[in-house]
Amino acid sequence: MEQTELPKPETLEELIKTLHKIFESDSVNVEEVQSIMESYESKPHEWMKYAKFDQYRYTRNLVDEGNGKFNLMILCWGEGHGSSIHDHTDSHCFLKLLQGQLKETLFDWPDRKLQAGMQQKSQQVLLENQCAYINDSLGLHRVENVSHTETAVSLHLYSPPFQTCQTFDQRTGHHNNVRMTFWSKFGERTPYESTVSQENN
Ligand SMILES: N[C@@H](CS(=O)O)C(=O)O
Ligand SMILES: [Fe+2]
Repeated sequence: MEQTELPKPETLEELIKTLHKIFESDSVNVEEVQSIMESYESKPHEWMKYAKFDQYRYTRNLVDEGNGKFNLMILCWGEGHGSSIHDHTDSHCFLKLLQGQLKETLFDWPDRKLQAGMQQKSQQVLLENQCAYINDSLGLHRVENVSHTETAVSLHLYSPPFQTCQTFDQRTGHHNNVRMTFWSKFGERTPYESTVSQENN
């Protein structure tokens, strides 16, 4: 079916409204979501209230629950922070840079029989405003802020939303199931009890 062109979102709020519209439909057009997310030009004052950093690891900050269809969140990466190799629990994952740069390394799923280490498949550096996409059929990834002097902030959309993922040991290919939690929700710091086991980093 022919798709009508969506206007470029001028603000984060407009982007969120457009995403709600797109996800009303049952079938997601990956290129459309990627291009709409890329077309939003990051303005720090619009997302500042969600950008909460931790000294030791990257934080996940919930921005919008997408009417149950998707989760939109802002991830804050301190200098040298990175995720472990992980999957995305059969969801779509869109990752847009709001500030700084992130290095994304792709891996194939490990072969259960081989019990061998995991070789990296490709690498790319994501620049401000770029939007990358991954799902489990494309493979696994690790994301890192390799800068020693700059922080990074990224906007992630996951559809459908998920709360657990698998992380992988690069040397053995062994995996663990981990629960993913939010450092803050809608700009408010999450109470301590629900943040104790954020282990994907
Ligand atoms: N998928 C990771 C972030 S990233 O490394 O893509 C998460 O949601 O925590
Ligand atoms: Fe990821």
